[in-house]
Amino acid sequence: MRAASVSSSSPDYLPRFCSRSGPLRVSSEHSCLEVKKLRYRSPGTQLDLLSDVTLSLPVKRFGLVFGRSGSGKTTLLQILAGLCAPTSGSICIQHYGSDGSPKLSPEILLPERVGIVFQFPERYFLADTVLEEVTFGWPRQKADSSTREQLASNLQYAFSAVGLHAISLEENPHSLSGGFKRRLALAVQLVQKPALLLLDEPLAGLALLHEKLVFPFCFGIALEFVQRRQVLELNLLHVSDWKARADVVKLLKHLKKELTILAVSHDLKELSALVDASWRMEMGGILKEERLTL
Ligand SMILES: Nc1ncnc2c1ncn2[C@@H]1O[C@H](COP(=O)(O)OP(=O)(O)OP(=O)(O)O)[C@@H](O)[C@H]1O
Repeated sequence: MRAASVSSSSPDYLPRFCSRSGPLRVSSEHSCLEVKKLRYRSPGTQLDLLSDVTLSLPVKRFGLVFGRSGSGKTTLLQILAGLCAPTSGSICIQHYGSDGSPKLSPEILLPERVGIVFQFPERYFLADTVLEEVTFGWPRQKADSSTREQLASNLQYAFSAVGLHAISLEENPHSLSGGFKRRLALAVQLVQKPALLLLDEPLAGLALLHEKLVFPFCFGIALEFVQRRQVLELNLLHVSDWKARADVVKLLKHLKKELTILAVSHDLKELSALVDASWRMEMGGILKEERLTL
């Protein structure tokens, strides 16, 4: 069951957040993603992969979960996305009034309102064109005109939100640069207008190049240009991927104005400027609120 035993009168529902710069300010009336006592034990085992995970993230904020490999971060995202059912616990959106008390009952967050971008999302591209990739899950039957208009408007919204409008819809997704593949993967989720966007290692696989290395790197390219022309193209692709890391961070900063985002990442330094709330996942799926100290 996705939601179990939710009590809106519980004092635990009063918001308490911290960020890099101290307590997180939220406007008097606000809503939060509330994850309460989420437990997950994979079927047929006696081992809890998530142990009473509880977190609150105000809407249109960026939350970050970090921690050691194998601690349960991806498992948490999979459960929030509805890919597997929790053993117990609840995932809701709670609205708060200006006095800070919960307004109405919490709203269960259904999986169809959650988007997830997996690690290395380009590996899961299925279509031969950008348009087919973005519309892959859409109804195949003839939709009525209002549905068609809605889908077209969602498509426009997604493409403009991720800055893909300059790309031809006929382009093969696999021929895009690393950064544009990430944009496309985000657009695939944004067309659904999710209430919550989950990102698993959003910068993974995009080449990391330190500024100090740029000069020797460019010198290397020039040298190779003299030796072998086609190697140049390969190296220029890496340069564009390096820029892509910064571009993806910039894009996420833009997206969080409109979206509630929860990311799992090891790239704490690069994402730190975006982070409003953060948690460390300890081995055994134990989540603890912790400020980033960089
Ligand atoms: N379907 C499954 N059945 C049993 N155990 C699983 C299953 N999926 C993951 N695990 C185990 O659950 C634990 C948490 O895995 P998870 O992938 O969530 O960790 P993680 O923190 O995301 O790691 P990483 O940073 O390496 O991605 C690991 O010990 C893993 O081996």
